[in-house]
Amino acid sequence: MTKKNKKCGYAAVLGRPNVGKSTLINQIIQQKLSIVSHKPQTTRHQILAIHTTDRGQLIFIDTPGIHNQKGTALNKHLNQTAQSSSFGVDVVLFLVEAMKWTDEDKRAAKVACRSDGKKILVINKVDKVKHKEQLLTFVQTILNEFEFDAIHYISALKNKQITPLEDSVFDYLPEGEPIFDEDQVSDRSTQFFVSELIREQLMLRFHQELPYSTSVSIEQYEVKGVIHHIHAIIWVERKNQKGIVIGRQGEALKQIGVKSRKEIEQFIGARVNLKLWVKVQSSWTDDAKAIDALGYQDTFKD
Ligand SMILES: Nc1nc2c(ncn2[C@@H]2O[C@H](COP(=O)(O)OP(=O)(O)OP(=O)(O)O)[C@@H](O)[C@H]2O)c(=O)[nH]1
Repeated sequence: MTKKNKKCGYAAVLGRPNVGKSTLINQIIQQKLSIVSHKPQTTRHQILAIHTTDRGQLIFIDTPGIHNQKGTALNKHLNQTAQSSSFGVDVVLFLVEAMKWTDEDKRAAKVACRSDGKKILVINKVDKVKHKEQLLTFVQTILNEFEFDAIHYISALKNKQITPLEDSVFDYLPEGEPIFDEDQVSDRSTQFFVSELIREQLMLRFHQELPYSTSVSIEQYEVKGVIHHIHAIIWVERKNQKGIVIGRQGEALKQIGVKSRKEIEQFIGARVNLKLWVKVQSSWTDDAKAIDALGYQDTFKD
């Protein structure tokens, strides 16, 4: 009996905002690496999520959703990041939401289909569809315009049909030795995830009031004994947003702090002492330099 050679390669996950890209990646790698909230465009960074199994290593590139809105430097940067990640990968997973095919989806599909990798059409949120036979006409509409190598119907949230999708991705990967250590799950630092976990709590609580431009930076990260001491700044654009985040007598910020601390403790598996500040940096989303300064310059496979 011959032993099967290991596989190793890159898969980009593309689709318009809110189709479930982060949920899918988190489900496959069984860890909360990419933040998920019901506000579109919660994902701002490319994250290499690394999934190592007996079959080999699958390296995911999560992308900010491709969208149509024009405008700020941050928006442009988000779109560029998403577009560049479809090149040089072995597989593209193009996600759509079942029964929703919008102009934004079309635009994202164009980017996905320009890739030279294998293309998988992933119909997500199938759990929301009552009459499953309607999916066939829905998919046909997409296939009239775009070509894919495979189609999968899944529910990322309910963990349905994820294994067959994963098998399909592995089939398309080239043979090769792992690039990252077996126990490495991301190329991002703990500090990065800490700031994302805080940002997730902000988005969950203030999704009506705060723009997705709200960002979090870690000012201090110190491990003393068994406790991780973390100081973080929440950057907002306007004074009134600062007031919202702090809340009456600091109540809102306190709750954000408690919830974030619990999430961070779960993520790093240690006790955390978290201190939060809120600062105003006016309209940095329109300032390309400020975007660089806050670390939104991602490079892919340099
Ligand atoms: N019902 C249902 N909801 C889902 C499913 N997958 C994701 N969602 C929800 O859809 C919303 C968006 O999911 P995300 O994973 O953040 O979507 P995304 O594509 O990464 O979004 P961006 O970061 O904005 O690009 C969340 O509220 C998820 O819980 C699914 O299979 N079924």
